[in-house]
Amino acid sequence: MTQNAIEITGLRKTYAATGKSAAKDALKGVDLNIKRGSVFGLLGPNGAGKSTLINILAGLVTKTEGTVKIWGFDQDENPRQSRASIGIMPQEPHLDAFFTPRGSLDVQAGLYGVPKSKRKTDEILDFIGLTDKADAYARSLSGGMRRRLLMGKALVHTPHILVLDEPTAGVDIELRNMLWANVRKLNEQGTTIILTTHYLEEAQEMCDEIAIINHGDLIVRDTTANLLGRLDSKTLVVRPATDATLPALPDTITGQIRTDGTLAFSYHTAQTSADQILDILRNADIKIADISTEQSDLEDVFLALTSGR
Ligand SMILES: Nc1ncnc2c1ncn2[C@@H]1O[C@H](COP(=O)(O)OP(=O)(O)OP(=O)(O)O)[C@@H](O)[C@H]1O
Repeated sequence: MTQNAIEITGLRKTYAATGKSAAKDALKGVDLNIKRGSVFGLLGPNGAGKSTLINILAGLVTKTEGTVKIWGFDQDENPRQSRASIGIMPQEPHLDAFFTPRGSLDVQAGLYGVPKSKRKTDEILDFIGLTDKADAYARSLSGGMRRRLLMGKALVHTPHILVLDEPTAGVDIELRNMLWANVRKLNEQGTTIILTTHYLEEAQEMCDEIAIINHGDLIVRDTTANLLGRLDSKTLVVRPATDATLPALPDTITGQIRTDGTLAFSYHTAQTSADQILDILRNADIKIADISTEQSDLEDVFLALTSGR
């Protein structure tokens, strides 16, 4: 039995031309395996093809070419089992205004063929913090409550894999924390999580592996730790004891005086050590009042990989 939650091979999607726009290759042959039990981040600039990929997993968009296996089930050969293995929390809250959260969860469970005796409606309502609102009409729910209900709906059939498409776009900090706490709990219980987010800090914090898509191509896939290591650039920030100018620097070090008077030195750890910079400062007679380092973050990696492509 495969150890992968998702296996995607040669996935292509071309949206047909319409009267106004030309045909669009949204995915240009993507190969991607996602391990069981991971929290996987799918990143990319606007229009990169992330939603297309997620909608193909969800069975909402028909692929043009390629194979998709979900929990080992080929989407074309075993559509029922592959659909049963995955739950999707979509970006937009499309909720029927006249359903209550309890009603919505029941209808969704019905759609997935979950027998009444196996439904976990109360447990899910508690998990998403909507027990109090269980019987209120959806139209009376706040935006945050609707998002939580979307998460609940994605869980009615206890899927092995939960996909969250931009779950925290435009939500307040309290809701964001709650959603992430829920994601962590589900992952601890064994659910594989796949998410897209525009917040790179969030991806850095939540995901153990990351893939970056750009213009329909998968340009990188690695562990978050390796991705962060890729740039291997560091910045040493020195607050001089008295006003100081930049000392002469070798080509391998870039220096900058920041507006707060600190001196920032960027370098690649493979070429330069912090010690070398401190020696340069000592030789230039610059006394140090304080010192700190800044590591590159996912944002730097992302920009380095996607800019100019
Ligand atoms: N139904 C559609 N018909 C035609 N073109 C489409 C359709 N859906 C998406 N596209 C195009 O396919 C490309 C990929 O879009 P997609 O929505 O997958 O990107 P994305 O990475 O999810 O972007 P965002 O972060 O903005 O949601 C874009 O150029 C988009 O305009």
